[in-house]
Amino acid sequence: MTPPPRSARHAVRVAHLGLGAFHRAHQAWYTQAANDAGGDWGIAAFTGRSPEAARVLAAQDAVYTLVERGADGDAARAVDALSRVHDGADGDAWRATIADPDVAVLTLTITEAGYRPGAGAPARVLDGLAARRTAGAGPLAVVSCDNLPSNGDVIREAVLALAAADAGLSDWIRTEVSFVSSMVDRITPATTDADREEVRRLTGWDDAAPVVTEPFTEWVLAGAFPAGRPDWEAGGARFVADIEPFERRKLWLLNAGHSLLAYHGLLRGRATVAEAVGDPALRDELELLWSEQRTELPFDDAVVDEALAALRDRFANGRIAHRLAQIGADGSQKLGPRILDPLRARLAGGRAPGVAQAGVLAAWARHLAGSAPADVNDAGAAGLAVRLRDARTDRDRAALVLDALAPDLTERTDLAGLIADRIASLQGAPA
Ligand SMILES: NC(=O)c1ccc[n+]([C@@H]2O[C@H](COP(=O)([O-])OP(=O)(O)OC[C@H]3O[C@@H](n4cnc5c(N)ncnc54)[C@H](O)[C@@H]3O)[C@@H](O)[C@H]2O)c1
Ligand SMILES: O=P(O)(O)OC[C@@H](O)[C@@H](O)[C@H](O)[C@H](O)CO
Repeated sequence: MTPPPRSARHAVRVAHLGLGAFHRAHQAWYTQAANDAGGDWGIAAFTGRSPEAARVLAAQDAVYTLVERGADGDAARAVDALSRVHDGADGDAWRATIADPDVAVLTLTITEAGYRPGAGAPARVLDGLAARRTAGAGPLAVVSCDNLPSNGDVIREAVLALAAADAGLSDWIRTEVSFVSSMVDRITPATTDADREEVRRLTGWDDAAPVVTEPFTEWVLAGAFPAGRPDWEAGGARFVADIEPFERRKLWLLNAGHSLLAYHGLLRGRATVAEAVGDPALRDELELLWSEQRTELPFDDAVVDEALAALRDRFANGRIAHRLAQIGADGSQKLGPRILDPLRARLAGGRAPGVAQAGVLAAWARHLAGSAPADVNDAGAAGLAVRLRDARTDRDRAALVLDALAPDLTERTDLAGLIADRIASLQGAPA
């Protein structure tokens, strides 16, 4: 039996691009909470690259099982907030959806790499917005839900850059489209066959597209919704004037910690976050990084202490198999916001570069240079990996890393020296 028949098919008023696991565990879950509280907001979700998720979900009427996996057990429920799913390559359906005057919000999970110059997603957003303008369908809110600081501004700039040749369209976007930034948090690994089997055991449902996530969830948003929005507060979302402190707290503690565990952990033969934090050497390295990055956060100690206490538990949840290889993908796009930004803040405050901060950069360099090309998933670092392999000294490797991630810091000889030392010390790390 597939998941149970939907309880309702809400009118489509939200569009989404990037139908991955995280959208289903996060934004769709908040929309479900809004609908459970009396709302009427259906989502039309489009895949970003492969059509597979749309194909599989369409076969079960877009209803799927969400499993909240705590340290002590699982809780499963059916989610029917997705009213329609589409292959993202279906440009007609995309334009028709964004041009629908009932659609008030477009959410995005297109990965950090999806915002790089030349990535297709901003052009698709622009294509949809142009159709909406032509249809006279009125204003829209575009909400970025990827792990990037000021993510709403990033997508806005990318879309406006592409629209620059069309003054009328650019003006319309500036006046009618609100780009909302959001901090999103819910650890959601890619779904595995074992997850599908567990859902069958728990519920009796033969669900080809369940999603397994942690109980913890957070969504903080800043920006206007000129055409309305779901009551996402029903799921605990918060709307704030200034998103930056919340983004920093999350990127500099959780995501930075994940990147540290990914690169150091892979070098030490660990496969998941929980395995990595079970390794005392990695736990010490993680605590050192947190001590280096927390000093730059605009929160009271008590707030940071509470966030870190929660993170220690969340990372140690061995029932969530969050693969380090997944987290380690696209380091060239992720390490800037996670490590370089807080490192710059330290230096601006007159402090020395952090030893663990340098260690993450060193472990990334070793990961790029020492892994088989097939084990490195980072299109933005392909050339760097070759140069790192060819480099003669660790000092040269440190310079290459800084040149790639932080050209503004290449003159910091103390930082380059620290990274080189850490690269050298990692060469002897046990596997
Ligand atoms: N999984 C998590 O724990 C988590 C938590 C917070 C934030 N996020 C954010 O959500 C993103 C997606 O995570 P996920 O777990 O759903 O991954 P996923 O691999 O399940 O899905 C990624 C989605 O992004 C799409 N995509 C990738 N590159 C794209 C591009 N260039 N243009 C358009 N779409 C593109 C894919 O087609 C897919 O639909 C992350 O990269 C991150 O920024 C994830
Ligand atoms: O999803 P990514 O690829 O941006 O980064 C991997 C993890 O650090 C990330 O997914 C976290 O699990 C997530 O940000 C938790 O909310």
